[in-house]
Amino acid sequence: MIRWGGYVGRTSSLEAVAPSAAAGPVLEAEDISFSYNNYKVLDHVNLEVDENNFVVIVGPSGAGKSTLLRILGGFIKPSSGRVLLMNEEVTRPTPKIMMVHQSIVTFPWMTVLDNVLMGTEVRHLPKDVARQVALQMIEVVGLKGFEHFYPKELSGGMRQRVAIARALAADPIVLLMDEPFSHLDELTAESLRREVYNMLFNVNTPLKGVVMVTHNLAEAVELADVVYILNGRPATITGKVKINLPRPRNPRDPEFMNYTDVLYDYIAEYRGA
Ligand SMILES: Nc1ncnc2c1ncn2[C@@H]1O[C@H](COP(=O)(O)OP(=O)(O)OP(=O)(O)O)[C@@H](O)[C@H]1O
Repeated sequence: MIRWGGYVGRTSSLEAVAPSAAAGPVLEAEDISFSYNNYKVLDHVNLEVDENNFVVIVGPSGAGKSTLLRILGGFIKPSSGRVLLMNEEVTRPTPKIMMVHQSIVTFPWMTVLDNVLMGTEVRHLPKDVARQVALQMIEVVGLKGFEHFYPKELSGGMRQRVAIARALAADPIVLLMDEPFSHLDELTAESLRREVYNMLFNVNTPLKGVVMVTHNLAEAVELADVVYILNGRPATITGKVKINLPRPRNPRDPEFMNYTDVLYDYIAEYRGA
């Protein structure tokens, strides 16, 4: 069955969808261990992404965050343990789990519209429907009016929006983001961060969960419903922190700063050991 009617034609407002933990995890990592040859990077990692949750993984450089993200996406196989998407084991890459990388990947010879249309290809939609989906995702990421621009005519932040729109156009259940703001200047990153939650979780997108990797603790507190701390050598989950702050969040709010301190302590705990 072609799945497109689910969001084409719904309201175009960017009304956020409320997090819900009622339906059980959308994505689960069950006791994941992983070694590169004989070098053990991950040791018995468990995490869950509940429905409509934005999950962030933080940890020191080299802890294995990107490795874990690639395992969650089915891009590399764990040495032991498994990944479940809606209770089904993920054994290979699937369009139901899309990835947005830190290096901004757009095709320079294609317009914004053609870049985003690439995302619909896995769905084998009729041409006019694919175009409708692509135009809607372009609107969701705030690029309406730029459909016929080429990447070189856009700022870094706008190009990252194109990459997000292309990922969403594939109709994924889960979006994985590996440091998506790290190659942007701070002002651009700040404005994209401010918008990205409502961009991803709104009635026009099919998403049920997001997992983002970052080493920026303020970014984690700004965006996450739940933060997992990945730490140690080999690394495992050493903490899970629910961020109970209303959105939009203000980094100058004392409660916000308390959360960044809590995350910092989790990371420093290992350094001091
Ligand atoms: N293809 C590979 N082959 C061998 N070792 C690797 C490979 N990729 C990563 N590693 C090693 O695995 C460990 C975890 O790397 P990974 O990139 O997952 O960490 P990270 O937490 O994402 O780091 P950073 O925050 O610096 O991006 C590192 O020690 C790294 O050198």
